[in-house]
Amino acid sequence: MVNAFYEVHTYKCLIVLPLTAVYLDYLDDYLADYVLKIKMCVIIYDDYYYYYYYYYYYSGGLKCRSCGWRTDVLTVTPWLAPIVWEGTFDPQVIDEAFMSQNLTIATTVFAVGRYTRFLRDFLESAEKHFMVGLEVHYYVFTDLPDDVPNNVTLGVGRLLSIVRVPKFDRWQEISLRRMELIQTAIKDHIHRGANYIFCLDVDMRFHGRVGPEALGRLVAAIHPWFYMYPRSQFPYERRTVSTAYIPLDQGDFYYQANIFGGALEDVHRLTKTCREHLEVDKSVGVEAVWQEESHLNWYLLRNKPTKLLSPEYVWDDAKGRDDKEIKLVRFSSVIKNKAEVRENL
Ligand SMILES: CC(=O)N[C@H]1[C@@H](OP(=O)(O)OP(=O)(O)OC[C@H]2O[C@@H](n3ccc(=O)[nH]c3=O)[C@H](O)[C@@H]2O)O[C@H](CO)[C@H](O)[C@@H]1O
Ligand SMILES: [Mn+2]
Repeated sequence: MVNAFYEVHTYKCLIVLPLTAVYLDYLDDYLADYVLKIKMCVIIYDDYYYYYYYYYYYSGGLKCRSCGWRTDVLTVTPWLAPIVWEGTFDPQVIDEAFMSQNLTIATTVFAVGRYTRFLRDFLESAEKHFMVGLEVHYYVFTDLPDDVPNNVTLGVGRLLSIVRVPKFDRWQEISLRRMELIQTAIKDHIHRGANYIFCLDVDMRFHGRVGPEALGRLVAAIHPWFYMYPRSQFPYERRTVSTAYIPLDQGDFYYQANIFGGALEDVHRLTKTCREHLEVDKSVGVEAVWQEESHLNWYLLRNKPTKLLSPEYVWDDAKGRDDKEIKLVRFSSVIKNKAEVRENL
């Protein structure tokens, strides 16, 4: 039954059990007994639902910090990348560890055409909650520099640059071309002035802390609409003709493209690969089902992120606030009138 046994620094020890053939009803008894005997943390997953049917036990005597704090959600991936949820980290410890490092976080945000209307709320809320205390360099990509609000007060060490970009005819094209434009921007200038980069949608607002706990070499966020679905129901690209194709029996998580980031080199490689794949698809007249998000998901299946952000970091206002796992919404898509803001439907 026990097929893996790891020493992990935050846990005393950890066991991963595949449960494909076992009924979950029997698990409680089995585990309670097992855990009490050997006093350890246990993570169970089955190959199909592993991030959903996730049980996480610890013995009374062994309440290490991480496992003592959250027992209801998956906090580490099968490849041992942390998944950041409220209650899995100590903001004070994180801040102390990062504040002295003089880090600059490049932050790209596109506001093309009518999407410039989202910039003010985005920037004002970012100044309250995003990487507070660190140096942040916003790169606003827009075709309408005059529409970028010039009276948002930025904190000390925080800068905003405007990068002029063309407007494409379709919203899908505007969205997917970001991969190419970010890749070029990293290569041409961002790489000299930043340690990390985050790439964000603009139709979003910060509501809570998004701090250095979110930093890592390659970081992606779990889509708020799909975290409880089995992989076969993820909206990956399913047509073999696209380079973003993922078969039904593959996949770890469904990531949302509204926020991803990491070290400059890693994000450069990601955007370059996605851009190349988008171009190959285009040359045969294919556009992946969710444009650059489909390619991002393909890339992250083969290049595992080193840190995952829970849906707290990419919520959707249209989803309300009732999900019991979500203790805090940090960053969320605002409800938009698509017919009003997009170039096409
Ligand atoms: C629920 C849903 O439908 N989600 C999909 C939709 O996300 P979204 O509805 O979040 O896409 P979106 O309209 O926000 O576009 C993505 C981003 O591109 C920029 N932008 C887009 C259009 C425009 O005219 N001007 C502009 O600046 C802007 O930064 C925006 O935040 O589309 C994405 C990109 O294809 C992904 O496929 C998402 O999964
Ligand atoms: Mn969006």
